[in-house]
Amino acid sequence: MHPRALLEACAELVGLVLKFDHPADQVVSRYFREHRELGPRERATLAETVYTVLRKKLLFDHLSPSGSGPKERRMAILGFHGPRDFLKSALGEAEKRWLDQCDAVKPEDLLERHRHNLPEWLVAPLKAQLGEGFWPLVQSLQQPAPLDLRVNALTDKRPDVQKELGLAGIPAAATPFSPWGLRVEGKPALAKLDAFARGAVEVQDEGSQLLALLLDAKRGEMVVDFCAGAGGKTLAIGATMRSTGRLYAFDTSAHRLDALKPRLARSKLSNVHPAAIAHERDERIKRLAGKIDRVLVDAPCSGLGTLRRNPDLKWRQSPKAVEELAVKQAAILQSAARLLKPGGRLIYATCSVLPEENESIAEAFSQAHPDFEILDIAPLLSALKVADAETLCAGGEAGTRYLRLWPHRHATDGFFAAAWQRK
Ligand SMILES: C[S@@+](CC[C@H](N)C(=O)[O-])C[C@H]1O[C@@H](n2cnc3c(N)ncnc32)[C@H](O)[C@@H]1O
Repeated sequence: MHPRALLEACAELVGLVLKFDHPADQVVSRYFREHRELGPRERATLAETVYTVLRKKLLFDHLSPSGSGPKERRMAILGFHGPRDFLKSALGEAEKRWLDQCDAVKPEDLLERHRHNLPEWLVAPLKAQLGEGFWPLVQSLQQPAPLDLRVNALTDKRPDVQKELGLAGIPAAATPFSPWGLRVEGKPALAKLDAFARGAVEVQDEGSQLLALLLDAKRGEMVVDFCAGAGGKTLAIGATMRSTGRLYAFDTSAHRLDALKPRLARSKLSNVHPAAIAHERDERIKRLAGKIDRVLVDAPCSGLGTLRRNPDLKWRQSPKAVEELAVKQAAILQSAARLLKPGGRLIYATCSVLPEENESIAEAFSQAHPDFEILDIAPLLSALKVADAETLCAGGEAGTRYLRLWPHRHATDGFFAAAWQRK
């Protein structure tokens, strides 16, 4: 594709994404479906350009007014993913001069907001939690997330799959914390791999793997994945149960559960029972009350721990949306807890970095439910042979630690988890 046409396409896609009427990944996928003529390299340029614009939106909003032409073109030029000389061959003389001026701006001459590129309402809670760690977090949010795979523990061993991927020209390293994880370099086409087709691997962030591990579901148990979605964690849990017992995958979205079906077929699991529920107080939940050994509540959340993958979320979320989510999260946790039998384990998890969706929900639940004993996450993870478990945790009430994963510290998405045992 000619550089000029590619830049035009980037500008068009940037314009569509910046409407913020749909999630960026959906807008990008739709654009690709409607433009079948685009090759893999062009798609990569388009996607990375759009994501860079989303990641650095405040900076680009600040730099773009000094340029000329449509705003989406100026934003696409600033975020263009590719060699500078390739980009410049698509630009007019005035645009080239403007780009040089923008490139010459020194970070130390910029306002703080143009360096962190975060909405103000997010800055205060992040600084309060991280202190000096705020800027390393900002740095990590400007990078794409690594590609992590989870090896299916039911069918395969991690070193074997690692070797197999290496032979297929895909170098992969064992993840430091999850016993099932492989971190792959670049973005190889996985769908064509035999390991993927036969269900030996699934794409899953190492942090998500740790949440499933934390549930520690055993052979023959009755287990509920309350907010199963497309079943990322369901599949990992089913494998720890060695495909025995009963694993219910509940979700209010039948559409999301549908996406679990092909993954389930590949996984070779036969213990998973997906079921769409109307809401968290559904009849089905009432019937199972007091009968379940382990419940995972992977709650609907703001997703603000996943900004490396979904940078549009920082512009699409709002304090009001977070407030509404917190009400929902508390209601789901309370209903899900009724499922547990005495001695059973409850895990509440989010991919948010905001205390309102995390510690606040966990602490309110603990206070209202004296029959649930909060568990310290660090020894649970150590018992599961996770290395350096303390470094993955942060203090909660009375010294009890929660799981607290951060992109800049653990190279995972931002995750939270609390664990309780029903007395
Ligand atoms: C964080 S996502 C789950 C991701 C999934 N566990 C995975 O690993 O791929 C949260 C899910 O909660 C579901 N959800 C929303 N409200 C719910 C409710 N009241 N009861 C059960 N699930 C709900 C959403 O449809 C969404 O799929």
